[in-house]
Amino acid sequence: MTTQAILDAIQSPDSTPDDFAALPLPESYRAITVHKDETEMFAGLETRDKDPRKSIHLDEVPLPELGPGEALVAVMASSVNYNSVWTSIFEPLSTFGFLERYGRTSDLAKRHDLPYHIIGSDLAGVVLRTGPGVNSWKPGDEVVAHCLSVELESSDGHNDTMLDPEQRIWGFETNFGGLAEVALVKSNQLMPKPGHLSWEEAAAPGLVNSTAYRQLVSRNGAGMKQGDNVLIWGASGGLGSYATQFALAGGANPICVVSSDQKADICRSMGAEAIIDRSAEGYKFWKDERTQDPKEWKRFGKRIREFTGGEDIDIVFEHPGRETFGASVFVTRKGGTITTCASTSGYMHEYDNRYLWMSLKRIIGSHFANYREAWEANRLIAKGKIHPTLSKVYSLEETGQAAFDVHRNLHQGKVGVLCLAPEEGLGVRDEEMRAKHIDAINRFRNV
Ligand SMILES: C/C=C/C(=O)SCCNC(=O)CCNC(=O)[C@H](O)C(C)(C)COP(=O)(O)OP(=O)(O)OC[C@H]1O[C@@H](n2cnc3c(N)ncnc32)[C@H](O)[C@@H]1OP(=O)(O)O
Ligand SMILES: NC(=O)C1=CN([C@@H]2O[C@H](COP(=O)(O)OP(=O)(O)OC[C@H]3O[C@@H](n4cnc5c(N)ncnc54)[C@H](OP(=O)(O)O)[C@@H]3O)[C@@H](O)[C@H]2O)C=CC1
Repeated sequence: MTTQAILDAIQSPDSTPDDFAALPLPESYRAITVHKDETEMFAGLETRDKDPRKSIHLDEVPLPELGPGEALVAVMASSVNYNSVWTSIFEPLSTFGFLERYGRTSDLAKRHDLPYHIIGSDLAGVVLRTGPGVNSWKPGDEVVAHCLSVELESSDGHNDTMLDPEQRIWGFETNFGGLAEVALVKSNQLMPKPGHLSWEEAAAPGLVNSTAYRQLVSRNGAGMKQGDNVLIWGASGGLGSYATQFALAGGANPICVVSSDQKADICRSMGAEAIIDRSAEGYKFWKDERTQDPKEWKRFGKRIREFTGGEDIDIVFEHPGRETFGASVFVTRKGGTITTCASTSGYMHEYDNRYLWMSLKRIIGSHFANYREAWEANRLIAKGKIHPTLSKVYSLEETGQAAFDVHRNLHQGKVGVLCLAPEEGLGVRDEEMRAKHIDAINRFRNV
């Protein structure tokens, strides 16, 4: 049995759930992996020089055993997230440590501790099989999957599933991720695929959209409200392109930071008016590796005030980290919020704490999204309130190049990967709704 028969079933309009349930499962499938015996391959190199094209492999791997509460999904398309870049350059640490630790937790979790790591934290596809105890999903269901994997055996996570002590990001801290022809997920990760989107469009928002939703909109994050001035770093990037949409849709006032004319144009086309080109304006928040330059924070803050009529920032949507954090804390208004989910440029942040405590500002750490937040974020996509920001689509074979583009900041919005889907544009079930939103859906394409 090969994955071709699965693809044929997915592409046939006559296939029924029984047909999918009767499909024999393949013994193996193609998957994007990194290898445990290569974790030292970039030792001594600068982060920038670690090349994902060298560490990312396309391998034939055996199908994992299906456990209780789980689903095997035929993956039509996936997307590249920055966590896969981190995995592929083995920074800040090798993800094999996560797999070993998970493997020690139970006999079933041992499956994840392998000498290869199948990566990827997004998917759009079709359910092939469900494990014991799964009743809400069945073979043939068209789905997307969010990347929150939790055990929920401790009460710590019962109010907010992100607080589960066994919280993991699927395809980063677990194995059998989405950059593959088949993926293994917990069934609670599954959500309905928005019918107006193609497979690759539906696979694009998941991780970043859910993260931006919690970080900016949810009460667990910044709890953005109408009229808030929201400073968005990387406003046309993966996270930023959704944060910008949430700010605009929620009646806030995004101040978008980007690094080129082209990216400024994309933000403008989303409806943003206040755009700062950090390259053109040449901000240098660090004089040297150890010393920041408060004069540059002030120059940046003055520029923001020009856009806001003199107001300062209510919420900073932070993720660049070390390079920008001092400026982010400075430009936040009295009582305002800096919400951070990452440290792309370095995780040892420095800021002047006098500006934090004297002005009663708050720093909020945010990470992915809980079950409910991920569901709500996907619902907004399904209702056409928020749109995918897919710019370019690669084949599974080209995933290394796709990850290289993201690592080197050569991309716009989100980069997609076709897994089983033989071409782009397949899987649309609601043409009428698609037609209504087609310009927004295509906004990032081929720019
Ligand atoms: C959705 C997409 C998301 C993204 O893209 S995010 C960006 C990508 N992700 C990352 O870059 C994050 C990668 N992860 C990490 O870097 C690491 O994952 C962490 C730094 C977050 C944690 O490091 P660790 O080594 O896993 O944990 P420890 O807490 O540093 O070490 C564990 C040991 O430290 C002990 N410990 C923990 N807290 C305390 C405490 N408060 N007092 C004393 N000891 C403590 C534990 O018990 C344990 O000990 P024992 O090793 O002996 O078992
Ligand atoms: N904790 C969580 O749940 C999540 C964390 N992340 C993390 O967030 C980070 C960003 O992810 P994502 O948005 O998908 O990545 P992208 O690369 O798609 O976008 C990030 C954007 O940030 C801007 N940027 C990069 N470096 C700097 C810098 N030094 N100073 C200012 N701006 C910078 C760039 O935009 P420009 O050049 O136009 O300014 C870039 O396009 C990653 O580290 C990722 O691992 C992502 C998702 C979830």
